[in-house]
Amino acid sequence: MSATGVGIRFGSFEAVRDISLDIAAGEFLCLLGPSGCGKSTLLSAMAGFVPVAAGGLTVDGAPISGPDPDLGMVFQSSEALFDWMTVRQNVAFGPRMRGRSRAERAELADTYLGLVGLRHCADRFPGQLSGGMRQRVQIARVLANEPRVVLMDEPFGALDAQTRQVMQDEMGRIWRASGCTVVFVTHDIDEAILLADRIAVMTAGPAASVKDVYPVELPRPRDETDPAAVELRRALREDIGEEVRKALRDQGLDLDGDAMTEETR
Ligand SMILES: Nc1ncnc2c1ncn2[C@@H]1O[C@H](COP(=O)(O)OP(=O)(O)OP(=O)(O)O)[C@@H](O)[C@H]1O
Repeated sequence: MSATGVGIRFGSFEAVRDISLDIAAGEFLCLLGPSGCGKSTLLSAMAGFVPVAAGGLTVDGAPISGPDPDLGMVFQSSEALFDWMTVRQNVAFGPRMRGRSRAERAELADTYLGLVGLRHCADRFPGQLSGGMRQRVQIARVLANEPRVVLMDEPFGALDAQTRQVMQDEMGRIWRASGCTVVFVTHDIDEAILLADRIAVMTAGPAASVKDVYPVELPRPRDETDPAAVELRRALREDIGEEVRKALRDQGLDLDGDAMTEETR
């Protein structure tokens, strides 16, 4: 997945400007940045949901011109699931739309429900599952399309702290098993350090761009107490804190002391 000089506008509002990123096949890239900077907007453009006003986005050299099963999107809210379908039917939906046979659909659903640890819930309905389980179903449903790129917009943002931690651990395993390229939006620095190969930090909007890209050269599974992780966390906090302060100043706030939000702390 490549972004070259990408600019995105909503009418006269310039949300992002001149974003260039090369994401290698199989890479896990986290997009981190102050609230409202344009992370979701960039991700939506990568999914083909939002058109770019300048530059271009490609996957394996082919331009992204609209939604495509090769570009799977996992949303923060599991409301994206079809409540009237069983878990198995939800996961088999994409393959069904693409004309896969009944046997292939059953196998895909079985494989990906197994990967997210939910084979035993295949006949339940989404409403009968916990928030964490519903997010697993969303991930399985996207993976069942066997996409090249999985785009995740704060997928664990609505989960309680314990479930979130389990899902973060599981995500690393699922990503390695699927071999997909992942672009993962988060405002959680620790989550990014735990998961990413590289972390792209965005500037505060409007006209947000990529400020810095940090490689995460830490062995997996990651140890948050590793001195290199502690140092990276400090550097990211400082980088994002600067952007948050800038955004607040632009909004006319007079800042005395630390203006970081709870989210970026
Ligand atoms: N459909 C839209 N129409 C107009 N403006 C929009 C639209 N979608 C997003 N924006 C604006 O674009 C900017 C970036 O929003 P976006 O949701 O991408 O930020 P974000 O970094 O994902 O924020 P958060 O971390 O709070 O989710 C914001 O100023 C937002 O108000």
